[in-house]
Amino acid sequence: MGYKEGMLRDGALDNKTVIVTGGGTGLGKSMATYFLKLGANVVICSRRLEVLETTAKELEEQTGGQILAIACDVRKTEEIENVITKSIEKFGQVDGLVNNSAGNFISPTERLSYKAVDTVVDIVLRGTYYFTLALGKYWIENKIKGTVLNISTTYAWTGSGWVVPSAMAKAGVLAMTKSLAFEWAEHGIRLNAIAPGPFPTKGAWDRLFPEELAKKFSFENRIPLQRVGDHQELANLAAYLVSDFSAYITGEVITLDGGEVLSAGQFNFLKEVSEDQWDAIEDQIKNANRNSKKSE
Ligand SMILES: CCCCCCC/C=C/C(=O)SCCNC(=O)CCNC(=O)[C@H](O)C(C)(C)COP(=O)(O)OP(=O)(O)OC[C@H]1O[C@@H](n2cnc3c(N)ncnc32)[C@H](O)[C@@H]1OP(=O)(O)O
Ligand SMILES: NC(=O)C1=CN([C@@H]2O[C@H](COP(=O)(O)OP(=O)(O)OC[C@H]3O[C@@H](n4cnc5c(N)ncnc54)[C@H](OP(=O)(O)O)[C@@H]3O)[C@@H](O)[C@H]2O)C=CC1
Repeated sequence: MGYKEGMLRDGALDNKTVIVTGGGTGLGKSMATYFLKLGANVVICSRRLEVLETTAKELEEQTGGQILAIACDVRKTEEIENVITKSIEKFGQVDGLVNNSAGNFISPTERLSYKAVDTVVDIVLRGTYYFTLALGKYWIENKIKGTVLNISTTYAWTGSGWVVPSAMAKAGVLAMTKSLAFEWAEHGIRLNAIAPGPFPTKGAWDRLFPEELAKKFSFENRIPLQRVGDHQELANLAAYLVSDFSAYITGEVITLDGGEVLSAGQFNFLKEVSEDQWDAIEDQIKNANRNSKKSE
């Protein structure tokens, strides 16, 4: 048993229908695959219908599960409502939503046009609150105890230069997660989030880690656990959070990043100190302790 394997028992998502935005590619596709393996019906939606349909066919063959692909730009409320209507028509009801769609790219902020900032913020923040609001209304009206999982980032907490629109939007998503988790708890609706560290995907690597950077930089050296994430690790946590096994967890944000975000620790530079240097440092500190006792 290892981190590349599925964690939940067979049938853990039986009788659930989960919408995964951006489910045609990358991490969304990996989560959709695992949800199908666990018995869920899955709806994937994003802008490119051909990509979604290719993924749907592949996953149907691979898992034997039921999957529906629908074109939807998450910035457009009528397209979101169409996804919800079609999902209910096919599967009877919707139980879960994974807000996974995103737009992002690295750039010095002063190089961005207003439209560039709007584009990222609208996909990430507006798309997430539009979809959540539409499903929340449906769940409350129909007394369904739905669950939302938002895919955030670690820099939603810390902030980060060169991805400022994404950081602003993902921070807003976290504020929504916690605020609505409290407000909608009385309806049995749960909202949680995952803050992933680096998980290789074409979408992220093309826009955030292009070859020019990759030549000069290694994640293995930067991450305390010395590797990038495996998609199954994220899919395991996501499946748990949308399943009833996590029924008592709401408003939580779980970081899954091999310790990358901890690099801000003030004394972490001591990683560079050798054993000989530690011997000398220990002597110096103990000397200082003795001296301070003498002068008391
Ligand atoms: C490697 C480490 C990983 C750590 C992970 C960190 C956290 C990861 C978070 C993620 O979100 S990864 C997901 C990445 N995936 C995607 O972004 C997929 C979808 N993205 C896109 O489709 C595009 O990248 C997009 C730009 C976000 C949207 O594309 P769209 O076709 O809708 O817009 P455009 O018309 O092309 O552009 C809009 C606007 O933005 C300007 N722009 C685009 N790219 C750049 C750039 N590189 N630099 C500066 N400006 C850019 C573009 O010029 C347009 O503005 P105007 O010129 O019209 O004013
Ligand atoms: N990979 C990583 O290391 C990390 C990823 N994340 C997060 O994980 C999630 C998935 O990213 P990842 O799999 O890496 O990247 P991808 O680029 O593969 O996924 C992004 C998805 O968003 C969809 N999308 C973009 N714009 C829209 C829109 N307007 N409406 C609907 N869907 C849209 C895209 O599909 P289409 O183009 O068809 O619309 C695509 O499927 C994102 O939320 C990202 O922020 C967070 C931290 C780290």
